[in-house]
Amino acid sequence: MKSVLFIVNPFSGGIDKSALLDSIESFAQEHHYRYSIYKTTGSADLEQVKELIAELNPAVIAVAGGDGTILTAVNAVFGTPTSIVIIPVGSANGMAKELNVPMDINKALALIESGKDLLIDLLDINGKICVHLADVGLNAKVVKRFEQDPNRGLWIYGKYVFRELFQLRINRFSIQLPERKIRRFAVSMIFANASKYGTGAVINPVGSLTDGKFELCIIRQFPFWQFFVLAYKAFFGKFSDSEYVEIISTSQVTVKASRKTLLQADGEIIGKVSTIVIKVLPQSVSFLVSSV
Ligand SMILES: Nc1ncnc2c1ncn2[C@@H]1O[C@H](COP(=O)(O)OP(=O)(O)OP(=O)(O)O)[C@@H](O)[C@H]1O
Repeated sequence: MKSVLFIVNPFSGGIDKSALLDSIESFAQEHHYRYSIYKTTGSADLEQVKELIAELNPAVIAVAGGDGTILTAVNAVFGTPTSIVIIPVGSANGMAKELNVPMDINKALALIESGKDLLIDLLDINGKICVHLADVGLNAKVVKRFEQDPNRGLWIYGKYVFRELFQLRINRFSIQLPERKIRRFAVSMIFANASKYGTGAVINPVGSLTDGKFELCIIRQFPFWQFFVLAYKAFFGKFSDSEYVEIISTSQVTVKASRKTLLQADGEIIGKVSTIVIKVLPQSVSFLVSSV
């Protein structure tokens, strides 16, 4: 009998999860799974999930939430053969979009049965795991405000992007790559394992979760109106054409900021840092997806 652990974040996406919980129960019973449903609380979730994994030894963990909840699941299964299925009920659903997971809950649930294994890379950022995207500057500040807001959803996120645009600050970064050292002034730097934010903005057109590399996307100071040009380019896969954007592929980097800067990874605030050490962890966790 297949064991499945369901992790449901009641808070993610600002959506009521009663219907989802009913669908999960029916699906699990229909397929005769040995299963458990864990509802996150926002505190000590990782420890609780690890305990449940030890008890249930699941073949699959199905994560109903956004990127923050996926990050908890990835931390819990790292180093084990357990696969992850995403049920996209977050606000932005960045990873779900990156992996082309169906937005329909029943179709996403069906991946537990029919999904194909895709082994993806992870990033180690200052000793913490990042699955999707991390950054400093503009978006990290937006993420902090979003975290503090009791409401969820893309509109709330957009509201804070607009506010932060008026408060862009330039930082000086010293960037040690394996072959060379460079210096850059930037208002934002993205450490991208993946290619796009959950909004659909493709900030790393060359991004791949399986290439053993990640990209540094460096965004120089830009005039306010250029934000709309950058957004347009991002939505049409032309972000790297902008004169304000530089993209560098690497498997490791050490970035030193002249002023402490807020760092976020997968929508969770890590804190204010002046040094960021990143290396890729190739083929580290398996997701069940529609096609590979
Ligand atoms: N029961 C809960 N009440 C309040 N917060 C919670 C609860 N469970 C988890 N959380 C918090 O939810 C956050 C993760 O949310 P998640 O990223 O999954 O959804 P989201 O932010 O709505 O979507 P996305 O990441 O796609 O934008 C974590 O910071 C976690 O602490």
